[in-house]
Amino acid sequence: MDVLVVDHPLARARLTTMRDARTDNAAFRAALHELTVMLVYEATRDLPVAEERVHTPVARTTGYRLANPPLLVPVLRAGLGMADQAHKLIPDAQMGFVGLARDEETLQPTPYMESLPDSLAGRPVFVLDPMLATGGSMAYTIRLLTDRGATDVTAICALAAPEGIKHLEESAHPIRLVTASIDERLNDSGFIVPGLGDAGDRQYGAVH
Ligand SMILES: O=P(O)(O)OC[C@H]1O[C@H](OP(=O)(O)OP(=O)(O)O)[C@H](O)[C@@H]1O
Ligand SMILES: O=c1cc[nH]c(=O)[nH]1
Ligand SMILES: [Mg+2]
Repeated sequence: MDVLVVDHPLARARLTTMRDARTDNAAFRAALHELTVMLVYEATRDLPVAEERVHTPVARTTGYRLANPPLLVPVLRAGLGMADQAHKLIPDAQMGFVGLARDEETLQPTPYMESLPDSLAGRPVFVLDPMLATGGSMAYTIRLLTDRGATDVTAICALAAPEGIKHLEESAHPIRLVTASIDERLNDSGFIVPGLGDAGDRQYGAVH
């Protein structure tokens, strides 16, 4: 699997704010927004462009736009905190939604929402979720996408655990990962160490 770690100093600084247990919900959301811009910027670096003529106030020249904008798919809840920023960078992208909650005992994803185009053949997809822990939620989401014909999927995650990367590699789906950090490991509760805690709770407050 192709893994890109965006370890730019500004990305590291935003991630540090997110990791800090003293960071409140509003500051956490702000740091995730800014980190998302950096991750999406790098994730789009090699996308094909189409040329178009543009008239500047001075002359005609060649302009560029994304030839085939990706479908953006935030995984609720935590991925919602990446959706608007990704959309601002790629305004002509369509957006789909997947809602998953990880069972705290089994660590398996429990689906509660799915809103995706019927066919994804020939369409690149960017899945937005800050956390890749066991990889169960991402693997579930990728299966929904490949079942619809997607063959070009990029997972964009603030943090990834080695266990989650291994899970995705073993699933043999066509996928690329863009992340700001590969952390050490998972703890016995399935949380990323050192991590940042529960990315949904840190943005929106605890539900349990
Ligand atoms: O790799 P995994 O072990 O599957 O864990 C990762 C998932 O856990 C978090 O969501 P959570 O289930 O906590 O839901 P939330 O976004 O509503 O908090 C996170 O946003 C991922 O979707
Ligand atoms: O550390 C973790 C693991 C899964 N989900 C989170 O939000 N945080
Ligand atoms: Mg959560």
